[in-house]
Amino acid sequence: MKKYLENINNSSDLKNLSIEELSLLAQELREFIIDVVSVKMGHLGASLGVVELTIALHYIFDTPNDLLVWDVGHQAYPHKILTGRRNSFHTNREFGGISGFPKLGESVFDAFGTGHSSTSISAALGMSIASKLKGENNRHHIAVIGDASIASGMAFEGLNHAGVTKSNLLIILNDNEMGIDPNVGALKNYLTSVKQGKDIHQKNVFEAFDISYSGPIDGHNLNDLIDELKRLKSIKGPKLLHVITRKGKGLRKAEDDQVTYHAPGPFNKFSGELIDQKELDLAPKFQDVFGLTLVELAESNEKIIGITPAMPTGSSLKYMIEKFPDRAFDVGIAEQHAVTLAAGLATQGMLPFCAIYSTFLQRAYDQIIHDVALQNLPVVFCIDRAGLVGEDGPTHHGAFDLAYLSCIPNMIVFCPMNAMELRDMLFSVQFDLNGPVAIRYPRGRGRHVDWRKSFNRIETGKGRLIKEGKDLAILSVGPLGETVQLICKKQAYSNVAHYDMRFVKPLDENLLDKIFQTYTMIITIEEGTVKGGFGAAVLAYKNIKKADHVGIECLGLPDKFIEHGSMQQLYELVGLDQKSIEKVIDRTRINKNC
Ligand SMILES: Cc1ncc(C[n+]2csc(CCOP(=O)(O)OP(=O)(O)O)c2C)c(N)n1
Ligand SMILES: CC(=O)[C@@H](O)[C@H](O)COP(=O)(O)O
Ligand SMILES: [Mg+2]
Repeated sequence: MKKYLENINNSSDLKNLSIEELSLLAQELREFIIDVVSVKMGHLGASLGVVELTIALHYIFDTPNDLLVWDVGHQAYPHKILTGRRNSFHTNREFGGISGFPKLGESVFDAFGTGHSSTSISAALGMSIASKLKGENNRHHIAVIGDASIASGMAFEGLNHAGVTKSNLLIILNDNEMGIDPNVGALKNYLTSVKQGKDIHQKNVFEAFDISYSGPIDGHNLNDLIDELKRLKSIKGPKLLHVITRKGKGLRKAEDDQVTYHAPGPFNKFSGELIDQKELDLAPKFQDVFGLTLVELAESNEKIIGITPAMPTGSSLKYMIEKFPDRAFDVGIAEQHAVTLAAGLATQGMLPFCAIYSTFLQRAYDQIIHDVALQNLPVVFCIDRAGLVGEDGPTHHGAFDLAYLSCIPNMIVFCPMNAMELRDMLFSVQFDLNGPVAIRYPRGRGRHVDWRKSFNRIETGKGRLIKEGKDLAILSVGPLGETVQLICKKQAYSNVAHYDMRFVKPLDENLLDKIFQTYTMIITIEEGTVKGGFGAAVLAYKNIKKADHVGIECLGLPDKFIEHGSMQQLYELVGLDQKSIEKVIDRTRINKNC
């Protein structure tokens, strides 16, 4: 029986509770999060770490009139539960359910949509400037940002601006010394010195930005938090409160293994023990195929360097960091720096492999163009989580990389159909690479991997015929080709030809010429936005060749943001599941009378 939690329907209900009652509420809130996340999954550790902080913020401030922005937003479960979403929390991250991140429109308490890191200071500063211009002088604007996220360039841009405004902005630095993996970098070392009370012989770094600093205080002590927030509420201008918390607080296993419990699978809610996912027979994840293959290649090629912006575990670059710590770098949440660092290395004859999730690479677009492609530098972009990612939803789907990369001069864009092709391409880029190449692969697992099979060189810009046919040709890029293979194995589709085109750029024009000569109907399939993607490139080529007799239907992600949900639900939503593809083939054949 959750006596206190059940009576909180929104943040104003907190105001009547005593500090002792708030502390009991904190206990109930933790139990509730553990109950639900142990079964439904999602981000655990960060939310457990901010239970007291969330209660204190909603207790002291007048939300939603005061505006509260959660950086990344993966720690916002207590906020969601206390602001009217307790009863829908069991639908968290499910198709049609609430989002795993704060989302404008989901609740008036979600002042800003997040998912990508380090945006909170800029967003809250923008809100505070708007309030001032509108004469709303008593409104408070609060950004809660983690120690890993504040080290990102974007957060520093926000601090740099905030310091010269008189804006009523409160930044809460939630310092748990962790990103998803242990936090890294000089700022992390600095914050550790501050917490240890070391005399660091200089002005506090935030005060140097003209932002008044207070703390560090214990972020699990409600009394301290409430006293300090009350004090800060009456202080005008930009200010930063440094709060120390423990990621995973309240669940022993989550405190002890903070990396795993950042977003664990299902677990026993009492012991915290992970529930066996029976993974023994499964093929390896694409990320592991990348990470382990890179180590294999780096053993015989000293020029190979690995780079990840804060995702050593998620990208599996951790294997190279373990094996070659001098040649593999976790640079923190710093996608822009990661790309230009790679460019710098490449100018000196190194071969950098920059492992970045598709969605986070968006942040480094200018660096890709200006620092890498324009100078035609051999940087290998290993783009993970390309395509739909499932429950994280629209902030995290890798929907756009095919479109945003293939329009850049000098860029080669390769989509392996399976893990063996991923291995072969990682191997192949070591030879004769004169410019940048992007290799994009999805979240999750492929099919079987034969680690003993020797590498094959993949020729740039060459597609391959998988199966001959008569009626029509399907041209796929990436792992959706495996779905097409399954379809083509069915008797009803034995006349359908299948080509794995492999490269979105350069297109295999010779192969396309042959296909245009042989087929009057083509279906292109890609797991990326259809606007500006592979299908669009094939259509453009058809127009150049004036192949008017050929009809082309392009399947891919539609021109809208795709919600969160399971992969199967999302494939059905966008028409990329096996049945929907079969229907398109059937319809096309009826139209063509074949
Ligand atoms: C631009 C961007 N890069 C990478 C990520 C992936 N990511 C999500 S949470 C996280 C770590 C955040 O650490 P911190 O800000 O300290 O918050 P904590 O989880 O410790 O509460 C990372 C790297 C992201 N969300 N956005
Ligand atoms: C909040 C965030 O950005 C990450 O935790 C992200 O959810 C990780 O995604 P993967 O589970 O695909 O590594
Ligand atoms: Mg942290």
